[in-house]
Amino acid sequence: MSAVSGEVNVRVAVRVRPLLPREKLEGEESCVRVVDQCQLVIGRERAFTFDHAFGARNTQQELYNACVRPLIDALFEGYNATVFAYGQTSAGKTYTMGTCNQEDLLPEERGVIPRAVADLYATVRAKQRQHSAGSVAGSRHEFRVTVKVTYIEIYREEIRDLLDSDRTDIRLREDDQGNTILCGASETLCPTEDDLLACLETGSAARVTGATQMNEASSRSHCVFCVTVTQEWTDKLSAGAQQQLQSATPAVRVLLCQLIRAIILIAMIGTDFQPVEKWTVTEKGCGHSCL
Ligand SMILES: Nc1ncnc2c1ncn2[C@@H]1O[C@H](COP(=O)(O)OP(=O)(O)OP(=O)(O)O)[C@@H](O)[C@H]1O
Repeated sequence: MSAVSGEVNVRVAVRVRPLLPREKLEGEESCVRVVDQCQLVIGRERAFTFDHAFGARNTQQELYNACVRPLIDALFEGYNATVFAYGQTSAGKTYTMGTCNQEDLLPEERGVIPRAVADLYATVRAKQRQHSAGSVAGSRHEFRVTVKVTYIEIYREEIRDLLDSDRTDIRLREDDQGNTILCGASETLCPTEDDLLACLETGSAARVTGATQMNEASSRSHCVFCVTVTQEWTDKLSAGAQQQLQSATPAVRVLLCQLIRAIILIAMIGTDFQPVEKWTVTEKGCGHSCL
């Protein structure tokens, strides 16, 4: 997040969901209070401070605006971003991230991923308009954006491609610089917002679910929704600008035809009854590369 706030690379938000109707019927009461925008209190006096604290009344929009919206702008400046939801079963990860069935939801209930997708394509459209208006004096720049998505889940020791079930040999490897690389997963090209949302929907429907004592429709896997955005500027220079370019230094020439590649990685962690030490794939994939 350094691109956004200029302060820190990782920011942590906590969200307290409202009690569910079933919990209210069973007479449960909340023992957690959000006391201001950054702090919550458990019981009477155990206070914890976060970068953001959201209570039962805070909306999806408020959470998105505070935690995720700035990352979309940073993405177009060439930064990578990760949004990572973590919590016990029924804490509200699926709801917050927006990987549940979207048809059942009111528009204001849409989660982080559909909102991020909408903002991403709105930014692309705005940039394309700006570039087709020939905003750079003496030249016309052609601006091209490519959006691709990979959607996988990690269930027990296996990585499954949620967008192409025929792919079975998906592996996590480490390159010579220590980066974690996902090999063998499909990358789907998404020219439009609807294409990307369709991938979110089909992939989410293919996830492993089951019932836990606290959540009837519990996601039993960890999942990673990864959107890669490539921006390209191709120069269509006027004769005058071409002449200028000939005499420009190599550094300026590079600036006039640049390519920025950025990636937004939205990850979600579920919980399962497996002992933690058995989740080696998960530890490597999420613990090292996402945070
Ligand atoms: N902020 C919220 N406002 C209203 N309802 C919510 C909120 N957060 C979660 N819920 C509801 O709580 C229930 C459990 O949430 P959810 O399925 O997102 O949990 P989860 O953390 O993904 O659980 P699991 O790890 O078992 O998959 C769902 O019925 C969901 O609609």
